[in-house]
Amino acid sequence: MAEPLPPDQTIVLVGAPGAGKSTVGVVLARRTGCEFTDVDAAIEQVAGKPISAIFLEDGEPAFRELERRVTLGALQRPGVVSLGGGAVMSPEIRDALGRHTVVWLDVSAAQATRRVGLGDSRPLLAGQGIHSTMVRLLNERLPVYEQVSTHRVDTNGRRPNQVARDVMEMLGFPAATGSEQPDILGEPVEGPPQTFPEPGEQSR
Ligand SMILES: Nc1ncnc2c1ncn2[C@@H]1O[C@H](COP(=O)(O)OP(=O)(O)O)[C@@H](O)[C@H]1O
Ligand SMILES: O=C(O)C1=C[C@@H](OP(=O)(O)O)[C@@H](O)[C@H](O)C1
Ligand SMILES: [Mg+2]
Repeated sequence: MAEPLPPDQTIVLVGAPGAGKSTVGVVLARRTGCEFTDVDAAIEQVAGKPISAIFLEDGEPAFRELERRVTLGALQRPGVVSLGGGAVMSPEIRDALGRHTVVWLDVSAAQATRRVGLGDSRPLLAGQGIHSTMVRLLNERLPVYEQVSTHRVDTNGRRPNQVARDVMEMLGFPAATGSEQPDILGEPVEGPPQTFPEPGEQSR
């Protein structure tokens, strides 16, 4: 494990669905030895049902209100906090982010679309045209991710462990020594940083 996170620090991960916020957040928390909060998981706990059911049964406005409350609560605790992709559209959440280290995990629409695939766990992307929905979401949100973040890490073609390493390096944590845990997606992580080919990628 690298240097522990200072006890009062909160590192917040923002970015599009499929950027890897939930996946990388787990690795970062493990490596910095701090608490991890995935706000989507916390929302599901509070609601007692999956996010897809909240959207379906209660509607998006009810989800956003719950998201606002749970996110503002999570931002008061130290550790690594992974937000939902749309949380930054709330002015109150943007305001709260102003007090923290906010890392934007950047991803192209093409790669995000491939990563989230056809699963039904992201209701905003369900139905037809996942890629065009992703392009629209990114068009709306990229300026906001840029505005709220203190740091940006390009995740395109990078494995989650590499992204976590990039984040830690950027935040000034000492480089990890010794052998690392296996890659969270099951890939070996030894050796120099490499790019992870995600074929067909041309542009955002
Ligand atoms: N850097 C990456 N490279 C390839 N696949 C990734 C990467 N980061 C995450 N994934 C995969 O993409 C999907 C979405 O990741 P997730 O962490 O849930 O993203 P987010 O929380 O930002 O929506 C998961 O299946 C995850 O395993
Ligand atoms: O982009 C969005 O508006 C959403 C992203 C999801 O989180 P991830 O970004 O972790 O997929 C989840 O909060 C919800 O489905 C809405
Ligand atoms: Mg997530």
